[in-house]
Amino acid sequence: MAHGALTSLRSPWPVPARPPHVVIFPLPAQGHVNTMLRLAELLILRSGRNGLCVTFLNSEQNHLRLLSFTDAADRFSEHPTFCFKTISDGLPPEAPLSKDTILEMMEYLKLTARDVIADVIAPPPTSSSLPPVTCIIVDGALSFVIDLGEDIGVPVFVFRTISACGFWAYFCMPRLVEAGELPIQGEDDKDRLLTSIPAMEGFLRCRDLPTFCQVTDLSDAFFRYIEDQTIRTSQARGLILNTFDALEESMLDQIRPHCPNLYTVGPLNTHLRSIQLSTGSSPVISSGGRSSNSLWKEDRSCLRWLDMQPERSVVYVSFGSITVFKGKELTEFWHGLAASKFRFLWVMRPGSVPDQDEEDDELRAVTRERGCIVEWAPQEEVLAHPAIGGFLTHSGWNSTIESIAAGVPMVCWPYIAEQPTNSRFVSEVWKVGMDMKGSCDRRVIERMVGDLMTGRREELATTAACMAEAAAEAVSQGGSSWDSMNRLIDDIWTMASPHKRVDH
Ligand SMILES: O=c1ccn([C@@H]2O[C@H](COP(=O)(O)OP(=O)(O)O[C@H]3O[C@H](CO)[C@@H](O)[C@H](O)[C@H]3O)[C@@H](O)[C@H]2O)c(=O)[nH]1
Repeated sequence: MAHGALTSLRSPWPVPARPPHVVIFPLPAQGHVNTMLRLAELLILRSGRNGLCVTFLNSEQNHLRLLSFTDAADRFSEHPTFCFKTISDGLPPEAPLSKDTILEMMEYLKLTARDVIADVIAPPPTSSSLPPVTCIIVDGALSFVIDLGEDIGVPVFVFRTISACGFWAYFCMPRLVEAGELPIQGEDDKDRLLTSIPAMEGFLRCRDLPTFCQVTDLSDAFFRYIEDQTIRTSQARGLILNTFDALEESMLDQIRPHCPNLYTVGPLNTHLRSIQLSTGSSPVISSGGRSSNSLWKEDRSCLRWLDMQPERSVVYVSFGSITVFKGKELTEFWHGLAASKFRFLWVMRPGSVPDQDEEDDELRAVTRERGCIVEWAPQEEVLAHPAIGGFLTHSGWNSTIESIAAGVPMVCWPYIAEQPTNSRFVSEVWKVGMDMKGSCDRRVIERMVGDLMTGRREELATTAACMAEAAAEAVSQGGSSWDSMNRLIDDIWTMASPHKRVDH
């Protein structure tokens, strides 16, 4: 590690007799593991050299994939105060994640979490270099850990990997039920405007709610699970969000009375990168590369392909780690992109696409001419590439905030979870893109991609550039996310050595 560089990082926290030890417990899924690893690394780097320790709970399967496909092993070995601990996620090897398997995994973790936590907080053997556990930062999808923390006297912070608008929509589920706005009455009811989610009145329709809320039956297992886990957040020591104040101020104002200890530390990717650059924290970063927490092998050949394309000429197409195309959806996207006449870089994750059909030959010819298809891309680097002009996305929160941070406008085709809420905010509130919602029709795709790349190009690009600037400001020294991270580290430090609180 470049210690010389590290000493230049401001680290106002004193070296306590027993430095803080934070256990980080993500839901074992790509969009959760990568962002919570970023948080872990940021906590260590932002704390400077004063020894904050992190134990990261990683599922056995994800751990193998992370070590096989990324620089994580080298990168984290640079941090002597970081360690991985592997746990079981209860799923068969290689089981694809879907609504059903995620629920199964969450229920399994609910049953086993007590033993996992007991094991990790057990007093370390004298030979261990790790101090006792100070607090747990748990994924908001596993908020039941708050109760375990209370039982054993360890404070628990909740980290939600979703947007503040998505969180607030989930948080208002009981209000929606009480007001009779849920359940919805079927497909015909989806354009109804909702009135009982404060700060979203007037533009949020039933179809913009998280998919788990768009139920016709309130006894739906996922609906019940999410409602329960979200409400518990208020009992946590604090709520950490991967967003920034300037982006979601009105939502944060709504959340704060329910979760007063609110830490907005995003965009985590840019926040981490700026610290990595200033500390020269790993050989990959020092040589100009980017760190990766991918659970699939990144195909870097697409960067060479992008190098050969004109500036802002390529649509980046990626639907995240869970989306699976149904019926003719893939063909519609392909036809829409082909008809748009724009160049495209498309991530087709293994397992996300149906069997090839008879139209493939024609579409593959178009792809050879002006497309590039990979199974998994180095997304952060792709979004930062000058050849990218727009992003056709499923509106997963990581993709959305990464795109905002990179100043890339979007066309959104939300698929699951809080993605419909994110996409509504992209189009109606932040005005950095368009929302396809539900429709998967080649003509709509052709038209929206055309608007993205030409028709509305300048208007969207100007707004997106302003957003990216605000994001960069938030994570720079003295910015809102920078200060929030200071406050979080300070609060953790105080827990570890309550009599040594420092003002800075
Ligand atoms: O080729 C690719 C495609 C994706 N990514 C990365 O994978 C992550 C994907 O995360 P996200 O965009 O959030 O999509 P999902 O993994 O599908 O997201 C799940 O988790 C998110 C965070 O909780 C939720 O917002 C989504 O609704 C939920 O589906 C991002 O960091 C991307 O940069 C790559 O590195 N390469």
